[in-house]
Amino acid sequence: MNEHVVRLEGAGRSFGASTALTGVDLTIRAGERVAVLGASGAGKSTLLALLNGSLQPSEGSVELFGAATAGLPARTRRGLQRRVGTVSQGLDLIEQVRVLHNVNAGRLAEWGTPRALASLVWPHPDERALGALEAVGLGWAVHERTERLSGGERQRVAIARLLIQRPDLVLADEPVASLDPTRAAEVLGLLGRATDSRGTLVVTLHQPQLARDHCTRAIGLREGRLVFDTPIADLASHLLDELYARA
Ligand SMILES: Nc1ncnc2c1ncn2[C@@H]1O[C@H](COP(=O)(O)OP(=O)(O)OP(=O)(O)O)[C@@H](O)[C@H]1O
Repeated sequence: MNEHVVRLEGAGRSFGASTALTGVDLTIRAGERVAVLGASGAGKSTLLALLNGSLQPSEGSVELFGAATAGLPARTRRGLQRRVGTVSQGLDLIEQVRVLHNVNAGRLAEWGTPRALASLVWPHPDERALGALEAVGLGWAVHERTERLSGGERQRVAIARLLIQRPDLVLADEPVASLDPTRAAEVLGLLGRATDSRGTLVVTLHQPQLARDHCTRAIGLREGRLVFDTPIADLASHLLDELYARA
């Protein structure tokens, strides 16, 4: 349980003259479920992009599974990224294809190109794909076109894609922003299942209560800086008041 999944030292990222994140020191160990809290524009998505290696830090260092993400050969970096499953705000689903194809996209790294292409021509839902869809309550939708599903159902397709990938680290950027409270709790429960006991979850949230119900630790970002890092039991309301207070 003590393996460092993520380690940031003085990490930050600027875009031109604008600083999205700066001076972040953060270590996340296997099995932790970390809620990232902060007002809009605080740097939450930028932090997740540094964590999955899709953005490089412009200051400090970011290590994933013990290897710095900067300066790695592309192949090694892809190898690390295979261990990371991301649900982005836009979900990154291909709308025009069947649900099955979007779920199987979670296996592309495992399959390689020839098998992935074959599966596009001869879609065959095997037990793993069906199991992942049934786990999110969408067994019936395996052959539906993705664009015909509701927003909440599409969100669950993205989670089935994670379940099939079996990543060691799940990063979810506001996965429940557009959902009602019951669905939100359900989706966070599913994300918990995508990260089994050896897995690790980092999730950005706007509702602190969901963090209390589903996470083991909370970090707060304000104007690009880490302003608290606390076990979930110690997430006091004054920390939240300061986090969301207007400057
Ligand atoms: N690619 C980019 N180019 C320029 N500025 C960017 C870029 N990405 C983020 N920023 C800026 O960095 C800051 C932090 O953005 P970020 O998206 O990380 O915030 P956030 O906390 O995720 O916000 P939200 O809750 O609204 O999604 C913002 O001021 C944003 O405008």
